[in-house]
Amino acid sequence: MIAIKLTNILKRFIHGSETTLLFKDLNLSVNEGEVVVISGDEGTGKSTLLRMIAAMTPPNKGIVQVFGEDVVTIKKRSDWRMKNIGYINDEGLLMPFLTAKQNLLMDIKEDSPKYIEQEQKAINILTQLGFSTENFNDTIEGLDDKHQVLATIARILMTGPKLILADEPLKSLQGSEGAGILEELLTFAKQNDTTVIICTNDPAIFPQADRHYKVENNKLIEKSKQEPVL
Ligand SMILES: Nc1ncnc2c1ncn2[C@@H]1O[C@H](COP(=O)(O)OP(=O)(O)OP(=O)(O)O)[C@@H](O)[C@H]1O
Repeated sequence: MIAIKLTNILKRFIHGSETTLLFKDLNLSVNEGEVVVISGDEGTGKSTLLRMIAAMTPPNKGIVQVFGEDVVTIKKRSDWRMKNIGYINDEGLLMPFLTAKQNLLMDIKEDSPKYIEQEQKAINILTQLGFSTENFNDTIEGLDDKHQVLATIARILMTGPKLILADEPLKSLQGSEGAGILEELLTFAKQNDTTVIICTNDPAIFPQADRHYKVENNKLIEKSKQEPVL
């Protein structure tokens, strides 16, 4: 089944008399369970592409479908995003005033018979990702960039969204720690048939994807997964 379908997308931003054209006649189809990496020069629109898929900015023309649904018709978009998308980005989609642990347990009531078991699961995931008891009880807005990304990844491992959108996921997770966490996330995605779209220019990530595209001339051009230099 097709998870993401972008058809004849035109996307531009207008600032006063200037127009920034990002995409023209862009098409993309991603199957459920596929991992796709998107690279491209600075400012070519990679983040905007993810934001269109997440129903955070509409295309000027064309159709964005996520799991068969035209995203412009989605009501209660933040609820839809919370339910379906694990979005790793700078803004973060977790509730900033809740703790990392509360963000993981948001969908389960404290008086539910499953709460204790789920709470233990949340603690295990956070601990495994390197959270100390102190910082899993800190609010998200009080965490550093690295722990904010880790908290988002923890929520993904906890709730298993159908789609993961990752915008430069290793920006604040350097070296072997970042590589290990990404590998864990992709293994989890493969086991759960989760669709993943990663925007990155890190060539070490390309071979881990099923397909690699680069934004060129306002479109997505398929590239080799071993593409050495951008
Ligand atoms: N909401 C917006 N309003 C106006 N212009 C915008 C908006 N969002 C993005 N842009 C412009 O669109 C262009 C592409 O931005 P975007 O962040 O999508 O690119 P990118 O490929 O992710 O870049 P980078 O690699 O620097 O993160 C930039 O010139 C940016 O200034």
